[in-house]
Amino acid sequence: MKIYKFGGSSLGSAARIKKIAGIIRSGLQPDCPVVVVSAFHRVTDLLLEAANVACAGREGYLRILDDIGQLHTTVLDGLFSGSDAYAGLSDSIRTELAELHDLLHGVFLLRELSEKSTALLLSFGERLSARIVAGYLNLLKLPAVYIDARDLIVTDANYGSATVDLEESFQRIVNAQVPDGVIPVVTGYIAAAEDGTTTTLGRGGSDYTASLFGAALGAEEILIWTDVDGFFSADPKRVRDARVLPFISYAEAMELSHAGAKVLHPFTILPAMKASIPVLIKNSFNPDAPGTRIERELDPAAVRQVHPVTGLSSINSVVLLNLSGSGMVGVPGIASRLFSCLAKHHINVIFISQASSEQSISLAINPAQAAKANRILEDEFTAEMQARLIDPLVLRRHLALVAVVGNNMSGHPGVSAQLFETLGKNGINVIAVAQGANEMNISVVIDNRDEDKALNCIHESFFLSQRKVHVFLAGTGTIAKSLIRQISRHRMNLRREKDLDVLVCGLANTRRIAHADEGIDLERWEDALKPREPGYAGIEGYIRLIRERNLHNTVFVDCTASGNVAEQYPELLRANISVVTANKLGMAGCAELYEQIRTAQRASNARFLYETNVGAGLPIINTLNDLKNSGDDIISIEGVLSGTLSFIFNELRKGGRFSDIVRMAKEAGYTEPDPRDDLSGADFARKVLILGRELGCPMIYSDVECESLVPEELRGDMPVEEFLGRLSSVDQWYADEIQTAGKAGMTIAYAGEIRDGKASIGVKRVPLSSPIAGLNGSENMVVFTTDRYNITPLVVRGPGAGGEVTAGGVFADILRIASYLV
Ligand SMILES: NC(=O)C1=CN([C@@H]2O[C@H](COP(=O)(O)OP(=O)(O)OC[C@H]3O[C@@H](n4cnc5c(N)ncnc54)[C@H](O)[C@@H]3O)[C@@H](O)[C@H]2O)C=CC1
Ligand SMILES: N[C@@H](CC=O)C(=O)O
Repeated sequence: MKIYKFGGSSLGSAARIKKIAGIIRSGLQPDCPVVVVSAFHRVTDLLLEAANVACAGREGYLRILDDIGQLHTTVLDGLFSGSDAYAGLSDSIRTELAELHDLLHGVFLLRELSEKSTALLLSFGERLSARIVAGYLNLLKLPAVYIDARDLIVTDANYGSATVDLEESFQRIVNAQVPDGVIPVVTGYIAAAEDGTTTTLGRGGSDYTASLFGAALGAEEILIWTDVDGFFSADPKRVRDARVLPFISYAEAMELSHAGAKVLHPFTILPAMKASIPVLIKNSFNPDAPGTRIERELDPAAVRQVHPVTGLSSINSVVLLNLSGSGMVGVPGIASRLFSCLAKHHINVIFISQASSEQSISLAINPAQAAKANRILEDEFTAEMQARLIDPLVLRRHLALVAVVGNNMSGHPGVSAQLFETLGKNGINVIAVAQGANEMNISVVIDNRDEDKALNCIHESFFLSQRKVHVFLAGTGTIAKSLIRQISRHRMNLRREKDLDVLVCGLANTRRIAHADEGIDLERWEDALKPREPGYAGIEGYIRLIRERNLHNTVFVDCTASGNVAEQYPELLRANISVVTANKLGMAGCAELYEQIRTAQRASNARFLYETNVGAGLPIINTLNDLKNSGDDIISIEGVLSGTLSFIFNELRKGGRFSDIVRMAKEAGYTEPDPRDDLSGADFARKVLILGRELGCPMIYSDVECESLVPEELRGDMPVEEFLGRLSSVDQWYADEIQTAGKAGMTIAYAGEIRDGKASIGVKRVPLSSPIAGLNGSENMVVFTTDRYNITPLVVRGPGAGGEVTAGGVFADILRIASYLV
């Protein structure tokens, strides 16, 4: 015989009840199942609301009562209209509703609502649903009988979440007289105390009812029919990639359901486990799905359990209560008094943590019981508090508890290390920790604003789902466009080959903004950009949005040329948000900003990468750091570090006109947004400054001796177009210079050097045979002369500007951060 339990989600409309009747019909052989039902969808909440409204002396409870009546009448009409059974059933429903009305009226008059009367009021949900389901099965000629569980399940008088007298209840269940071939339809959730008054088994307690009936009757299986395909590796409403677990052990199910997995009432497993009855979680909307099987011993081959963690669950709201004081150290009995006092007042302790210093004990409890707990514990420890042996209690609210659960965690080193590393890298502060000696549950208490973030990063970290990085991009210009194209093209490969999903979740330019937690459609990203909403103006507004989204593995990518954006790096890093930047105004910013970035970087768990600041996609900063970190001495750095200027001089040598070539460089995406930043030498100087700072020289921008190519007469304020138009005035000068130098076997180039802590850049005459004279297009060249690379210096050469190569460098930095984060 099997037990079928149907939750409220599987009931609540005529169509749904017809569907479950089909499931019951197909389960009739070899024996009739015992059917346990919850109240219809939403009804328990409505009953509770009606009770509270009545207790507050508001007549609104009558409207809620009408809604409850209407909901059941609609179902009744949908199932029975036109049938002989209609009148009888409708009478019994009316009688129940009339009793409910009287009780609520009593609460309204008395303005008093005890746990005892609440339990009685809530019992109507199951009483109504079980009558309707039993009646409908009879209508289908599937003989069924309504069973009020209050006659069979005996509990103590803790009305809101009663403790079951197992022995007495089992005996009554076994002795209940139900003729063969008749389906008992049992009210879930409700029971009765010894004196016959109504109690409840706690929210979701119908699962427990099913398990009690299963254990008492020695059922073959207990099937919990719900609206999801099974037990998920995490709450699918919080973790998009959570997946159904085909098998889990009783112990895992208990750990997960106690820590908040709402698919199963926490007490359900124990009776089933003691009687070795498998529990199946099935979807009544998708009965063919295999669901989750919960059993004692799992076949390792079937489970394919290669990862230590099976699943995660969380409790969204807990209060952490901290009892501490020097007078607790080495004093036996403090813990005993603490827990006895809470138990005496029916306060359930969800989580306990005490360090070996014995100075403090932390407990997590339900927020609804926090005030009471505070009061009774202050009474209990008054003497010690007055003697200052114990400090005043500290209550921390707005916290969540996250539990990481798995049979295979036991004896598997590194699980907790991985857990804490993952949380740390995502900037999630762990407030308290507990792990039992069975090693199959590590619970952490964190700020509840971080709950979703924690669940998602832990889920990915333990390979329960594909790893993700969430990119928020600032700037939608040349580099950003190439980057978006590259991510869009390469995303599938990364998912397939690296098990990594790069999601662009935010885009912003000076005027518009777009965001989507699940990733913006990169084929149509321009359509997604919308004017900024109030409160999200400027880069500050964009960062507020990023912080509000609070996604795990977030990377901020700066593809602007804005100093204002660069000024945000310290704040981003302090918020543990990693930064990738092509914008040089941070690392080449004023000494104060540079220091702030470095300080924030040192204190942060997030990463800060800026390889494209020098030489675009060329590995210049990484190479320099590798040399330095491995103990080489850098004697000098020389070369051409402006793609634009390199292009201009390479084209001049071929005979082009200076002003035309500058335009070509701009059109090719080599120049800065304003080409005067290149021609003035400013962009080159910033790169030299960045390299100087990497070498450890405390340089500022004005320390770089810099020769400008912007003609004197064009140095005033003017639009870019006007500037480019007037640039032809110097064309002849450059043509003459090239020619004169050429006569001496030389040419001109714009190059720079750092040596002995001094940096300079400018136009230089170089032999035609020199490597600099042999550069092509926008090529950069950096020559590192070091202790190790002395006779033959180390040369990095290649295109040093342009959308594609720069975006490629930015993309590579994002992937470097991804491999650190996930
Ligand atoms: N072009 C190249 O070859 C290389 C460029 N870079 C750097 O990449 C950065 C971007 O260059 P491009 O794409 O060529 O510039 P761009 O002018 O094409 O794009 C800049 C974008 O930034 C946006 N923006 C400016 N201020 C902003 C703010 N406060 N908030 C949000 N968005 C803002 C603009 O609306 C625009 O969409 C620059 O810092 C540049 O120095 C670095 C290496 C090579
Ligand atoms: N405008 C820059 C682009 C790279 O930083 C250059 O020309 O090198």
